[in-house]
Amino acid sequence: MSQSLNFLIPSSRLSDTTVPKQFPKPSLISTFATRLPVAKAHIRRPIAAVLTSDNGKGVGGVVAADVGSFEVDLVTEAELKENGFRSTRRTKLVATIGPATSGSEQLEALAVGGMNVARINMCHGTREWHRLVIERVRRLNEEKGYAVAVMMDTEGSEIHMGDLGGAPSAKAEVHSLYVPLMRFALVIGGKGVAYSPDKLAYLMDGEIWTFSVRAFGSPRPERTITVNYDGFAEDVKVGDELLVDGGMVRFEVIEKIGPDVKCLCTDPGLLLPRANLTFWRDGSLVRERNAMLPTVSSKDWLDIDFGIAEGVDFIAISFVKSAEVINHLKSYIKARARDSDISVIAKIESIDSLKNLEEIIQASDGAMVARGDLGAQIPLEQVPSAQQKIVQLCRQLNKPVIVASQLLESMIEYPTPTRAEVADVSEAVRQRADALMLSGESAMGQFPDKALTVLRSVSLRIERWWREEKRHEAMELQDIAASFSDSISEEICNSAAKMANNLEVDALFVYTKTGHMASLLSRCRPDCPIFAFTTTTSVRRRLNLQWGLIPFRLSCFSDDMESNLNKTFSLLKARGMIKSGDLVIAVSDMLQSIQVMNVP
Ligand SMILES: Nc1ncnc2c1ncn2[C@@H]1O[C@H](COP(=O)(O)OP(=O)(O)OP(=O)(O)O)[C@@H](O)[C@H]1O
Ligand SMILES: CC(=O)C(=O)O
Ligand SMILES: [K+]
Ligand SMILES: [Mg+2]
Repeated sequence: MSQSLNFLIPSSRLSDTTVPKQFPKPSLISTFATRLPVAKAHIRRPIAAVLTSDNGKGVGGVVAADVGSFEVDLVTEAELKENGFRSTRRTKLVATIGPATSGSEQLEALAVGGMNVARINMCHGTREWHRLVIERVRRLNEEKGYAVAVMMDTEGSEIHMGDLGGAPSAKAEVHSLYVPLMRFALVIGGKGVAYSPDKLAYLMDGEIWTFSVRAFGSPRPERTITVNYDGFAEDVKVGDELLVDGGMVRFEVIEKIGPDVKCLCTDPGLLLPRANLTFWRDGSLVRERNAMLPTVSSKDWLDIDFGIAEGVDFIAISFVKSAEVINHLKSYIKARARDSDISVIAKIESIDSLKNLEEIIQASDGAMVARGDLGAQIPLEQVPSAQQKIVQLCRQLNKPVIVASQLLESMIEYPTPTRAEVADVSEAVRQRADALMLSGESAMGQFPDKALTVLRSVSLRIERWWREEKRHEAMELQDIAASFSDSISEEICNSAAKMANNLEVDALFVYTKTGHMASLLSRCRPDCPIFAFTTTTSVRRRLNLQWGLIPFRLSCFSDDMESNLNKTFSLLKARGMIKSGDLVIAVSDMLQSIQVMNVP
């Protein structure tokens, strides 16, 4: 049986760019109260007729030969078959690829483990190395049927240290962290991508190091670190506190000699190459001329060209300060690659990005809560509330959001997470962020697969728990549509998601050309999974980052919903991914309707 609710709007109305006064946007309740009587006249039952005809012929003249084909990734297919709709994972997983995971076998292990997006960080490694990683991911997708998207993360131009060159390593007084990292460095040693032991330094209390903006030949003077920011020596003052990676190592500035700044190590720890530097005066972060540094450096522009040429799916921009840079980059991408479909993700990791949060997120295609650098710029105790705010704002504005950094930091060294880390992951899942990200855990840790497994199992468990308890706070979603036609789509999705929860349907189906209707459904965070059917590979990969969406690529679909449904039901049934009797709600961006039906 099928029932449908159609919105019969003259097509001239759909092209309106503004919401006209005579068509007030109905609230969820009034959609049903005022529109249902109109729609009732159009309740149809043709789907059942189409789908119960066993000879493959439907009322729309759809025959079996016209069924076409679809692509869904191997891992999702296996999960659906094994556990059914209800228990598919809604939270998406991003893994940073580094020396520990760049081989095809390791990449495949991550794909099997549920990695939806592979992230490459242009702070590290060479372009050739990254190209190889992208090629391997693409090959796995093509040959083995995965659908892993690729995200390129720019370096950004905040202040950081250079490579450590010939920095001495303090092998005698090893810190507990030093041993596994050393071992790892020895195992993975390779050009440009890995740290060799002499490129790590463990600092001792009371040591004096020189931070310099000079360029050195090799060998570099002992205990010297280069800084990428020319204004550094001028901007710091004697007495300032210098923090490496938000406090992993601390120094006090004791003397300035031209381009060199002598610093006393006050809090010892491990120095990693290219670590981020911040300096503090009287307890506040100092942002002198570095606040004027461009968000996208000249090296970043070359990396962006590289990303466009390699056809990455997402470009994440580090240290975004305003919406302007996002708009600039988006027009640059459009001009460089007309038919490219690259999403721009704004990394929220600076004070400026928090100040201009709404306009930045509005301009972007998604955001990342980059807690590593964010925690070096604002007091640590403010990071959790900033995270919650960013996650909620992204959902309001319908942009996917990734929670990143130190989720399972201890798993760089140990095979199990701390209980506190599990609680942190749970909180991000409970906030219903679109995605969680692994950094060092997968890039250079000893247990990348195990870390991914922890993210997957914690996500599944917490999602189920909150669904069963029905304790998710219902978020009042603001209207975001820019046109009348968009308003209809938004209302349809809000209503369909609500119906799906109330009727406890097994799945929502959405047929979407651009992915927009799929993301509007995802924004509602319904109890059931959302099967998103699209015809483009790039849209399908992009949807991989969004909460609850299971993206499928159909070889084709038409404006005729009955034929689409007919086709998909046969394909999914043939693959054992749905069965007769499953209750489904379908919407599409071709036809403004909501259809409720049992799979015949
Ligand atoms: N391509 C790579 N080659 C070598 N090491 C890498 C690579 N990618 C990541 N790493 C290692 O993994 C660590 C964590 O990765 P991540 O991408 O979070 O970088 P990050 O430098 O800490 O921060 P950010 O994301 O702010 O640039 C890095 O500090 C580095 O040690
Ligand atoms: C991911 C990132 O850039 C950070 O946490 O700083
Ligand atoms: K980066
Ligand atoms: Mg960062």
